[in-house]
Amino acid sequence: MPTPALLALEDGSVFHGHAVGATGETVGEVVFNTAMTGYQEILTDPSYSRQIVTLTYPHIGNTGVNAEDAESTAVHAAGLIVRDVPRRASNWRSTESLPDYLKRHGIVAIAGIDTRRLTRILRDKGALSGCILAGDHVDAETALAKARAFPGLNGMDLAKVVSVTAPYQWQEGVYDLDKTAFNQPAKRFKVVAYDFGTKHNIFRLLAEQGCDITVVPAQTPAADVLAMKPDGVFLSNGPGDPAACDYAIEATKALLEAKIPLFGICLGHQIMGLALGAKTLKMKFGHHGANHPVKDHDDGRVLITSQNHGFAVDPATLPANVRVTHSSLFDGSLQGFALTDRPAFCFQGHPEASPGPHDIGYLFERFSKLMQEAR
Ligand SMILES: NC(=O)CC[C@H](N)C(=O)O
Repeated sequence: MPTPALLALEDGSVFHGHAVGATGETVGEVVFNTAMTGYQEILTDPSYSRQIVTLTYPHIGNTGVNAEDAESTAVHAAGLIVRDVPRRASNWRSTESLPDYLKRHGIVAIAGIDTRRLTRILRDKGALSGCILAGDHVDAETALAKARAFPGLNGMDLAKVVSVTAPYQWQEGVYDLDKTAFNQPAKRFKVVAYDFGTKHNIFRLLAEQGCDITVVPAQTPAADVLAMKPDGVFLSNGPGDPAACDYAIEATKALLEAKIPLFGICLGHQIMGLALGAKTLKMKFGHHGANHPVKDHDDGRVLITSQNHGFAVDPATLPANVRVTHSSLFDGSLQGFALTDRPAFCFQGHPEASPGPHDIGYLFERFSKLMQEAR
């Protein structure tokens, strides 16, 4: 007999299913991700901290899990909701099944529910607070009360919570496409990377561009970073509300002032916007998937991109020295901008993919060109 589990949303919806991870309880903001692959990268993306993820693709776990696909050293998603986990995982790289992995990391997860109905609720009402209870004696009233007690992500500063506590040097090179060998490209640039909850593939792709990367904690003052005399500074992705990260906004203001080459991804893009005096807003249900079309305004190309954000920079609030470089073709929202008087640019989606397509990987090259030109 499978262990019972239930999911309750703050709007009163209750779904009954069975446990496929740890037993116990979890609360968070429930979001849907439409990627068909990459469940392990999603679970280990620190940007999902305090979020319970439901995957719209119905069969999750088919290829098991392996050590190389983790995007950080922990599982950060607060919980997982899926339609169905196949009884057997099969892939030459698999070392463990998804349920065993979830149990080992203490992640509460539910399967056997109608994830299409759940996604329609989230699409109509927007992201909702939710609670999963998994165990032999779960009840809907308790789950509802716990879901309603979760305050939502507005105002929540999580970047400093998931960040490293001390600086370190990134050692890994970059995998070849088949993930059979590591390449260690020659180091051409000294880069300091702010860890707001970064994904490892970002550092691998920076390393591919010849970056020697020193990773620093989220609250590192800009003066300490500039004292390291880097060729460029990277602002990472990360969880929570960007407007709550006052330390990062202050540091980015100083880095912009210093005219050092700057590249921001996702939360890093939002922080750059805030440092320039723009405003961020909470989106209805955000962008979470691996097939989002984005337009590059420089050449008109449409790029298929990986996305994971629930906040966005309001383009109407950007100052005059900003040029919009990318927009979402789903809803017209801002996807990227560059400064006209500083060597700084950023992107809202995930050019490092993992999971997702590589269309917009050229941004890593753009950063190395910027550092080259600034010399
Ligand atoms: N992936 C990210 O960096 C997410 C940024 C921010 N936490 C958001 O939800 O919009």
